[in-house]
Amino acid sequence: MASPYVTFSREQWRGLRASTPLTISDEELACLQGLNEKLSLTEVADIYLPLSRLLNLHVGATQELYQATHTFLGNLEKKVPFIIGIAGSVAVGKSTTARILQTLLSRWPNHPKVDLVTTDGFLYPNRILEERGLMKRKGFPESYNTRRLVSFLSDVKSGVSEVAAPVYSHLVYDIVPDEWQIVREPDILIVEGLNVLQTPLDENQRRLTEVFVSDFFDFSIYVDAQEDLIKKWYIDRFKLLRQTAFSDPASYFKRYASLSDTEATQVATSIWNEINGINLRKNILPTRGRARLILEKGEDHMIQKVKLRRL
Ligand SMILES: Nc1ncnc2c1ncn2[C@@H]1O[C@H](COP(=O)(O)OP(=O)(O)OP(=O)(O)O)[C@@H](O)[C@H]1O
Ligand SMILES: CC(C)(CO)[C@@H](O)C(=O)NCCC(=O)O
Repeated sequence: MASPYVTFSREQWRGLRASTPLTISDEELACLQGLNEKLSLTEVADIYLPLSRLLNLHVGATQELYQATHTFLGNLEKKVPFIIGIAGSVAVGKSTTARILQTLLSRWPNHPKVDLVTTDGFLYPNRILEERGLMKRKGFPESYNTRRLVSFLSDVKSGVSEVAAPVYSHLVYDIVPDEWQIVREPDILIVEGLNVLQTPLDENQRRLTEVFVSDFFDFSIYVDAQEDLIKKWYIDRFKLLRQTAFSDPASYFKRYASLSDTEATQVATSIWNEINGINLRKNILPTRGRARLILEKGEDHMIQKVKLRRL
């Protein structure tokens, strides 16, 4: 079967930046680094600037299509947000990619308001996960309230002026009761999470929802890397969290703060092997081919290849 994707090497993709009218100063690039101290500025310039241009073209075309439809219908329907989904494994860098794109996309005059929601907020609270024996399955399809996520997206896409998303705290390792993120008519909404391209089935093997999360996407991105690299990033991040989040007295994982390097590597390796690695192979990687664009990372999170689906 012929591949539906056009593949760009890093060099070819970087070349496409030439068509990006958006320029960015050194200070602004430095500001972006605040999103993630390890983010290289070359990476922003070579990979994410051309990507923001591609997305800008897509948003512009969609906005024009809306205009044409309005003219045809002779009414003034509300403009609805352009929705971008970002999928990929735990620890592959979805949140970082989402935040870079949020910042870059908000610089374009025709879509200044860019909101970002993560699907973590749609995990069931620990109370329900415990009841269902799913505490070691966080991130698996059954750990999410997918119907609620679909209804959230449906409201956003219907132009509802204020839509509330629940909030998850990585520190407390649970949904925060009575806290909401309110999405108020953004030009673009980025939805980031490992489950955004999934098409889950119920216990009778029927589709769980009439429409899938991805049916609301105008564009989708899968952040990809070899599993051994992702596993290494997961372990590195876990070790780093000992000095930061795990040391917070409010942390669910405060018992991990005092682990030695060897112990931390062992704990992170077993969480990877028993939860996140299995989820990647079984539930996340199989959705890669549904993405419009695939970012393929190598060592140090550097993008090696970009694959863009022809349609
Ligand atoms: N572009 C990048 N350059 C350098 N380091 C990065 C980049 N993206 C992510 N990282 C690093 O990789 C690790 C995982 O990144 P991030 O938290 O963004 O992943 P994620 O896919 O959102 O993970 P999760 O689903 O577990 O929240 C972090 O330690 C982060 O600092
Ligand atoms: C919240 C998720 C599922 C996704 O972001 C993930 O970060 C997680 O908590 N996974 C469970 C196993 C672990 O602690 O890595």
